[in-house]
Amino acid sequence: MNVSQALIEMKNVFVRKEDKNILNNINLKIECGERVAILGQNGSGKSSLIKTMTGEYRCDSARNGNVKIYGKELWNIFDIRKAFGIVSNEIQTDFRKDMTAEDAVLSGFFGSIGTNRSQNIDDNMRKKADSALESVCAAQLKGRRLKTFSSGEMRRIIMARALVNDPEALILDEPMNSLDIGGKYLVRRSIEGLADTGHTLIMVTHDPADIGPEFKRIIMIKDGAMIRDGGVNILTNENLSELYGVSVSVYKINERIIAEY
Ligand SMILES: Nc1ncnc2c1ncn2[C@@H]1O[C@H](COP(=O)(O)OP(=O)(O)OP(=O)(O)O)[C@@H](O)[C@H]1O
Repeated sequence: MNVSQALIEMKNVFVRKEDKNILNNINLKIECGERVAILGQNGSGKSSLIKTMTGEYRCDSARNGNVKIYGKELWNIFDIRKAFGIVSNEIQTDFRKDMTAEDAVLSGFFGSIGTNRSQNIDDNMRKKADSALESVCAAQLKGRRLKTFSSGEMRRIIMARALVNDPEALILDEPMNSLDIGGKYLVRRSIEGLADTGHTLIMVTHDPADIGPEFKRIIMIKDGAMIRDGGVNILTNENLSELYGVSVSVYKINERIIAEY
């Protein structure tokens, strides 16, 4: 891998599903170490953008589009695991509730949902799983079964699972979704901690309040297209009204932007 290249570069990316363009001419470069929030309303194409970055969705080659990771257009599953750790609700809901947090985290080494006997789990992997759990303040949850967890605890287990391969970037798809205030607080602290340790962060959200001060770049996406790309200063009444299609007013509390209609 050539780490002097951008982590991800997308050029002329169109993605079609069921005769509909769900991504429209995405041109985007994300460098290692950036913290980027991708903001848009429900159905705007945020998750599709992530799935295209990580190879789950392919761009329309007829449009000469391409997605490069570290400057390479062709990559395999191991390149992807080294580049990205993914935290999403889709992954979270796939887990069997009777497995332990440790097994859920260890399964990140294999890209599987839980572990099985044919997988060789060594002491080094267990140590890495322990430190991943520590980095999201969840070391004490290691031996507990998933069915005993709140949504916020479960979200942090999935974050630890995403960290075990030491990925360059953590991709967080709606990490605050369905969490109560306490759960949001702990997930936010974990995200801040990951930013402090230098991880590249790419977070998808529909709510500007989720965007902490560690996110220096914001990309607004609407109808599958990027409509703005800039610093926190782009979170204005005008831009957010255009993004959500209703009149929006923004105000600030503790460095967070709250948007209300
Ligand atoms: N595999 C697919 N097949 C058909 N349509 C799809 C597929 N994936 C996404 N879409 C459509 O693309 C559009 C964007 O979906 P996407 O999930 O990317 O939006 P989103 O911004 O992440 O939404 P949300 O905030 O609700 O999760 C939606 O209209 C969705 O139905």
